[in-house]
Amino acid sequence: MESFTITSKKVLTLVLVIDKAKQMVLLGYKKRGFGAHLWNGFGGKVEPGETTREGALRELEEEAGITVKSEDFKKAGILLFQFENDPVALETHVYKSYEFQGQIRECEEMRPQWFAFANVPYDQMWEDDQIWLPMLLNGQDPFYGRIYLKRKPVEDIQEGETTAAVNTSTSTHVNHSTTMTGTSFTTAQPKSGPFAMWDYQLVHSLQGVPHEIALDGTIASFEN
Ligand SMILES: Nc1[nH]c(=O)nc2c1ncn2[C@H]1C[C@H](O)[C@@H](COP(=O)(O)OP(=O)(O)OP(=O)(O)O)O1
Repeated sequence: MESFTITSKKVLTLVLVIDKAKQMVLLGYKKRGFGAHLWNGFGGKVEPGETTREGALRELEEEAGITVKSEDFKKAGILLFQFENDPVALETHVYKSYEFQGQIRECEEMRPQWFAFANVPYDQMWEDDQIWLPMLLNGQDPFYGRIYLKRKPVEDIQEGETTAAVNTSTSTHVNHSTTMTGTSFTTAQPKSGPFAMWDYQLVHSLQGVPHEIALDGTIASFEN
């Protein structure tokens, strides 16, 4: 049986920069690391002593070369990513901005590119993005989403930039005592992502901005 019980969380950030006049969003093609070969917003782990806002601004600068003024930087919500049989959830704080300063540039980790709202490459993004990104682009934030993901069996993974397909005995996201036992898995990162969305709960247009999520998955506090 799959389990989605969590005992701890890692705090991450995700930033979407939007050109409202042109109806375009800036995404980055992730060249390595978690979610490699997928288009996504910019972000990563929050460092000790940093607020999520500071961490998000730092990652945006590191990964896309641009800065955003504090007053333009808005919290759009929180997404709690939970992985099957993995007790560590990813509490991802999502930010958006309609303004930015500086020159967009590629770095070792990310290749930035603008996409028209109508041409967002959802088939080359995390599967959950098609649920919540349209809401962010349509201004239906703040939101809170709980996303449940399962590792895909190899046969369900599309042809893509699969490199090093290996058995998951090294993966932290697979427990071989699951119903998937006996199937071969991969840690490679195909175009559509190595995880399938199993279920989700999402509330949008919230009155307040979520600040922290409790281990039972409820919103622990809202921002002042
Ligand atoms: N299901 C999901 N949907 C999504 O849209 N973004 C996700 C996601 N799961 C994780 N992310 C984002 C959150 C965060 O911005 C990023 C992963 O964080 P990191 O960039 O820190 O990972 P890395 O393994 O590359 O670590 P670093 O060594 O810190 O670069 O992926």
